[in-house]
Amino acid sequence: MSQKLLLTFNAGSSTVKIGIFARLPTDAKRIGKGVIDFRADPLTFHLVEGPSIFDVPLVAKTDDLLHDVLEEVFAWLSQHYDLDAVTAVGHRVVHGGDLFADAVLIDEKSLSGIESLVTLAPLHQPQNLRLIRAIAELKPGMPQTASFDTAFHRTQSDIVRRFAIPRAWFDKGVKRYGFHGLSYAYIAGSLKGLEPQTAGGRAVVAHLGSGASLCALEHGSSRDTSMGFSTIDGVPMATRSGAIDPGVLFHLIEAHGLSIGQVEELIYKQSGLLGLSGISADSRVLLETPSKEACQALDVFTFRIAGEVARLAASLGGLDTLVFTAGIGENQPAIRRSIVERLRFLGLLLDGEANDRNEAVISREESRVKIRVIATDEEQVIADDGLKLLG
Ligand SMILES: Nc1ncnc2c1ncn2[C@@H]1O[C@H](COP(=O)(O)OP(=O)(O)O)[C@@H](O)[C@H]1O
Ligand SMILES: CC(=O)OP(=O)(O)O
Ligand SMILES: [Mg+2]
Repeated sequence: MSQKLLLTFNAGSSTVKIGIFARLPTDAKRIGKGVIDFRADPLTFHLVEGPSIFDVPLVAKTDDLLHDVLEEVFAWLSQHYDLDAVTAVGHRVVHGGDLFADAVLIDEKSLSGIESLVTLAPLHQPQNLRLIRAIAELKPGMPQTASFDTAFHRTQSDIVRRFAIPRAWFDKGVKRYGFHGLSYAYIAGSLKGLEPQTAGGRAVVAHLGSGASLCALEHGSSRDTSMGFSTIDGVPMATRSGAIDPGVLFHLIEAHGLSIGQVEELIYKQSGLLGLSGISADSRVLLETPSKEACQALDVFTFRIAGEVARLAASLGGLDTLVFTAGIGENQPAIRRSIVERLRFLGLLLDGEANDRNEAVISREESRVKIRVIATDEEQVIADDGLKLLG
């Protein structure tokens, strides 16, 4: 009999990352991965098997039903894995609000809870729900679990979570939740493995992907983060503005006649690196484009990130470790360098060569703060949660 498998789905703003795990008696071991890239034209599935990457252009179109896209992806996956051996599917769900403090088994009740939070994460939550429903259609009766981005941040204090608006709104759920929690949970676990006594002490983790946020960890627990109520807050991202004076939004609506929908589109999809450069949302393209606008977009990005590291260091009362992770954090030395150089006043000293080689430690011996690069694995956290729930 072939070994039992567990599939994970991590739907981000521009990709769906699929993890294939062997379901062992005590843990889940990754055996493969794939990425559905919704930015590519034609829609593309990257299947990664060890060092090999297969780029598969899909017949399905970006706007087709996810059911059809998945059916095609499953057909490709089944050439490499025995999909009949899949016994559970785990999902990343971005918003758990105050409803979900931990991962859950998906049933009618948890599904309607997830649905009730759609307006809080319009770029992510609908896609998470579509995936859960598509799997239920394609694999009827398959146990599914949900792991929430927000859950990891529930260790934050009220001081950190409150906006300075009338108190009643906090009780109605208008508060800072924080996101990318599966990534931070994974990094906190890695730091515990690397430094068992302190787990990195007072650490700031910079998760820099298409969506980007930073998290302040104290011995592995979340104390503060840059993303608050929604996935717009904090630092600029690929297409999102990051924190913006709310007066700008009133002005766009009142003086320029933009509808709420148009403002939403502007802030979520036309801003960030894309809006600043007018060229691309992908930092790789901007680093290779010799134009003033591309350069300025990256400068705004690194300036705002460095500022957020300093704010989070203040939140922690000091800084022992800075961790870079996610697509940009793991792979782009030039961006890391630009951020760290802005933080020299806090005693951060970069080892330029280690940084250029994407090494695990990129600070100099005499740096007051240890600077690490750690590859995150949100899918492993989803798989571990799934195993815990399903036994
Ligand atoms: N191998 C790589 N080399 C350089 N940059 C990369 C690489 N992989 C990803 N990136 C950068 O990271 C971004 C995506 O990061 P990722 O963590 O995958 O984001 P998301 O999960 O939000 O889709 C890309 O837009 C690109 O700028
Ligand atoms: C919360 C969020 O922004 O997620 P992603 O980076 O995957 O888009
Ligand atoms: Mg992501």
